[in-house]
Amino acid sequence: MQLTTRIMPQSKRIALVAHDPCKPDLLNWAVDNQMALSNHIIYATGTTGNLLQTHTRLSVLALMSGSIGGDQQLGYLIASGQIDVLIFFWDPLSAVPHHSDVKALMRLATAWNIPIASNACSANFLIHSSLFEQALEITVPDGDAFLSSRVSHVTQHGVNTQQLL
Ligand SMILES: O=C(CO)COP(=O)(O)O
Repeated sequence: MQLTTRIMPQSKRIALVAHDPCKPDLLNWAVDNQMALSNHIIYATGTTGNLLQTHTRLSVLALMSGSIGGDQQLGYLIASGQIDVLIFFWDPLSAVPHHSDVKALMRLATAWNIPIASNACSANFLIHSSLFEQALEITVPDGDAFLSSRVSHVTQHGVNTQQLL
């Protein structure tokens, strides 16, 4: 895949998400790191975001609840370069009905080369990294080049575009 770069700003756009059994852990982590988080822009899925608004002094942009679209809203924001860090405390011990949305969110975060933390320890490593407080250039997929190469591949490999009309 062809790649390009984008600048991750000094003030990061951070997505905070937690499955229900992990919400207390995420809330405790957010309270412990409130000072550091307040320098950044916080997004969250709906329930997680409302709990963060109640239990911290952080300003939080709460999206839809994860299971009815919030995970996918975050996926869109990641793919459009509007989220820089994903902190997602997902539950390794129980299945959720919206597993496909969770998988898609993790997949897009990986594809778009943003850091992901899945528990308090990895979130601590992330937030205490010197990179966290500085602007940096990251490599990302080149969406326009990807689309052009897909169109020419499909055209060259015998798809009868007349049938598509
Ligand atoms: O389900 C979630 C992530 O998959 C989280 O959504 P809520 O924050 O609305 O509970």
